[in-house]
Amino acid sequence: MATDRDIEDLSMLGGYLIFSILHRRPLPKILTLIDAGAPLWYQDDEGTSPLHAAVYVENEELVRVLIERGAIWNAVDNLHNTAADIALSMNNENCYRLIRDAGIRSELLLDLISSRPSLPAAIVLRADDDTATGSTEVFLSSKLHYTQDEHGQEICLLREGDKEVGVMMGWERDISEYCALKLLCADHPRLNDGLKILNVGFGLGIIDSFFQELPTPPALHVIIEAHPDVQEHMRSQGWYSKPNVRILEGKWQDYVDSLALLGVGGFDVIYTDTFSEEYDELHQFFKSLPDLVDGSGSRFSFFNGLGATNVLFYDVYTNISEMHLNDLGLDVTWTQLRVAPKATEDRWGGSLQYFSLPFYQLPVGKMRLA
Ligand SMILES: C[S@@+](CC[C@H](N)C(=O)[O-])C[C@H]1O[C@@H](n2cnc3c(N)ncnc32)[C@H](O)[C@@H]1O
Repeated sequence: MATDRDIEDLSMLGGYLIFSILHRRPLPKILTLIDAGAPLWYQDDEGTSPLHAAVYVENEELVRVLIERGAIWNAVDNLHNTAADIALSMNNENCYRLIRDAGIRSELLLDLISSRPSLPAAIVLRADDDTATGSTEVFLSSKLHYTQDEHGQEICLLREGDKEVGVMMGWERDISEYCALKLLCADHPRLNDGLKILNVGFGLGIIDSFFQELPTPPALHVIIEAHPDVQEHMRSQGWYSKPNVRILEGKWQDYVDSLALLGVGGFDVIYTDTFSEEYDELHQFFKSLPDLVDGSGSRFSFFNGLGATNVLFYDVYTNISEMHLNDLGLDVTWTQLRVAPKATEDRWGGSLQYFSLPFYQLPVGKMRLA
């Protein structure tokens, strides 16, 4: 067990490493310090890590070496900036890419490890989150309420402690409209026959309403919704009696391998936007796509909101999801939409801000021709 003295020594070495990097000491000297045990995970009083320091002095070679030696790609300083954020602010694309790619590798590795039940759980460095925003079970037993934002748009909120968290907010309407009407359906080869559509997560029913407004209404419109309060809302809005709409109550995990879904044949369009699920779950959903689609021509999209409070994290998830979809036989195109609020707009109304980037990367995956 480390003694106070050990920790003092490590802190001193870590501090000296950061000092040496910021003072542009030659690489062999820096390497000697690392070999002597100077910790790459050390962060000084301002939260600066050796990786942040290497970016500050724009030493691309050192950034590469630190990453190879195990520097932490996603450590944030006291202002919540990762080393990659610093690189972006300095317009240093090479340093940014080195760190972003380290993030992608590390997340892919974690994903691989967590998919191998034979490996000890302790290896998986994911914290358990037992709040309603991090655990589906807690979310599903939490009370939701539907209300209106300052523009009179319907929103769905969840109370968590003394905070309000938006489950679905009105600002996503434009994204949903563009995604559903323009990218997923407008030029779909089977549009005039009536599409077979699967949507996971009803929320406010924004995207489902756009699907219902197609010039030829869907031949089949399946909605999987897990939360009882949302199901109640859907009932009060008449969704259970709409023609060709089939509502599956429960989690998508309960249905992906079931006859209720696989028995209706392949879908032309699939969309998913859930809540309180991490990338692991989204990846699991991706894996079920080949069984759910109607072969080539089918289209898939998802609400791309993971990591959306930080450019680096958003970039990492966007890249990983593209790689995983490619592996499953889908080609992905990305449409960048500007989503920054107007200066006078209060988009969140005091609720927790879960998307703070000015751009949204909208994915559309198309099954590759066999
Ligand atoms: C962000 S909202 C979806 C908003 C929707 N796209 C719209 O246009 O209004 C997320 C929805 O997914 C539901 N949900 C969360 N986890 C789920 C799961 N595992 N299976 C099915 N639905 C889930 C939530 O209850 C919520 O209604």
